[in-house]
Amino acid sequence: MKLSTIIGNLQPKVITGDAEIDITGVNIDSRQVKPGNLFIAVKGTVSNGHQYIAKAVELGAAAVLVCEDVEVPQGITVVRVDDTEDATGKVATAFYGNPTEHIRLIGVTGTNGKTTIATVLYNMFRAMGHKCGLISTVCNYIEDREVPASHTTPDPVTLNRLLAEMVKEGCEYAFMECSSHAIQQKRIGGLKFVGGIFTNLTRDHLDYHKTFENYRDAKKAFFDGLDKSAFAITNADDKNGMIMVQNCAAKVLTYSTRTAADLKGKIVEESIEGMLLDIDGQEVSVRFVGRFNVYNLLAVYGAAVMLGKEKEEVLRVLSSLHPVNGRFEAIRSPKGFSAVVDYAHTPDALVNVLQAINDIKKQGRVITVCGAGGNRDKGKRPIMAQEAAKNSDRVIITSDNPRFENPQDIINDMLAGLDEEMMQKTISITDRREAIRAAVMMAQPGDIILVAGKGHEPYQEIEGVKHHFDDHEEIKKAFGID
Ligand SMILES: CC(=O)N[C@H]1[C@@H](OP(=O)(O)OP(=O)(O)OC[C@H]2O[C@@H](n3ccc(=O)[nH]c3=O)[C@H](O)[C@@H]2O)O[C@H](CO)[C@@H](O)[C@@H]1O[C@H](C)C(=O)N[C@@H](C)C(=O)N[C@H](CCC(=O)O)C(=O)O
Ligand SMILES: Nc1ncnc2c1ncn2[C@@H]1O[C@H](COP(=O)(O)OP(=O)(O)OP(=O)(O)O)[C@@H](O)[C@H]1O
Repeated sequence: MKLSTIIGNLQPKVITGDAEIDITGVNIDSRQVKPGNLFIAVKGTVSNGHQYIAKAVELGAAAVLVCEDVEVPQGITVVRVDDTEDATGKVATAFYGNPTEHIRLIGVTGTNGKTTIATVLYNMFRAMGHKCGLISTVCNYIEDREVPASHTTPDPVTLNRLLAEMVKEGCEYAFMECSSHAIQQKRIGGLKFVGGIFTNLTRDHLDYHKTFENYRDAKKAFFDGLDKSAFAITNADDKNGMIMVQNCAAKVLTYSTRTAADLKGKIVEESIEGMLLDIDGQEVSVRFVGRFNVYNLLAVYGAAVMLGKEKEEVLRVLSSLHPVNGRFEAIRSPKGFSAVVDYAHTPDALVNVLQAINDIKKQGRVITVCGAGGNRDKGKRPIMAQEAAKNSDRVIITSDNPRFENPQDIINDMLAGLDEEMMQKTISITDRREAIRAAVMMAQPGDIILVAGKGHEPYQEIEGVKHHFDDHEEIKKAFGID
């Protein structure tokens, strides 16, 4: 494709050199550059892409896109814009043939529930006979082809390439998670969304955003970017739900379990196997558990209806769907107790999942195994331990991706949040395998063990290496049902 076509929608820009050269690909990482590529120099949080231009040219870059005064070897076309971070999405989408002109893209944002909602929508629309794509933390899918995910929301080049592949495969819909990092870093720039969904907003990622207001504003920017042909579905029960859609051009639909809203839902009955729900005045039984999933399913229902589906069909398909990998997955022990694997790794998610467990528990105790990630928001550590202790009968604090931190230091940060009474029901076991085994040894018929934090992740990340570790496997081994 001609460079002039790829940069056609960038304004203002200054071009030095030949803009009619053919470009073989666009790249933001010098290490990945191939001959004939356009290398985009982005100022990052760790380093500055402008310092890698020589490397990119050495590997064959034919042109560079910059936003700073830099030395560029002779014969290389230079395009200068005000902000390369902003330009990357526009360039990537132009290079990949504007994929969102050909596929209906729906974005989901919020602290918790993004993976669940995006995945359930993907499963639902496939069950309705549509070809679909999914971009999510767990994995990306083009129909049923897996494309491993390194990010919740990939960088603009990877993202547009994925969407273009979906278009090529004939996908009609793409459901994607939009993380606050991605919105802030304009990874979704240049994409056209037909709809957006807001789940909820609680403390998270303050290591990156610094303040809760910055975090909220990043999420809101997604809704500010929707146009009037799109829909915006928001959670009226969340403090920030209506703020998200303030001044939003899109058609707004609200959902709630307790206040006036366009879509209402409530639990009629629930067990560890599922719930009977009242959604929009109609009863439907689902295999999902927990009050938080009522919100997720209301958002899914609202989106499907906004996308033109009949309400009856949506509810029928909803009742046939299975929970998402690592999200409230129950495993039964032959000895009469159960374990739940859940990805809850924020204080709020932990409270929600523990409330759901306490709601369905008929007798017995709740035993929680949880930790907190290394090199991430330290402020949430004591709060997570407190919430675990407040909502459980026994707690085992353990490791959860210590990364480059000493696991015992993280555990100590968590234990520091506990008062004497909470300490009495809490022990710490650094080795996660041993922690799970200890919980199973403690369990008696009727008890529910929550193993929180890792969900679908099949690894423990220690000093930059991901070692295989799967909570499901460890629970089954300890249950003797391996
Ligand atoms: C903090 C953060 O979000 N960082 C992201 C950011 O990297 P950065 O700004 O640090 O980049 P950098 O290392 O300073 O490099 C600057 C530029 O130079 C380029 N470079 C760098 C080195 C080199 O040799 N050559 C080269 O060209 C880089 O490609 C980049 O364009 O831009 C990169 C390209 O898009 C991302 O890969 C990277 O994600 C890092 C790896 C990351 O871990 N991000 C996490 C926190 C994240 O984004 N998480 C959210 C989900 C959060 C959640 O909900 O749990 C996500 O969407 O995944
Ligand atoms: N609507 C919700 N409200 C609160 N908690 C939720 C909600 N949905 C899911 N959770 C909890 O949060 C955990 C993560 O859910 P999910 O993966 O769907 O969220 P996410 O937004 O994709 O998270 P992440 O960005 O960290 O991957 C679940 O395991 C569950 O404990």
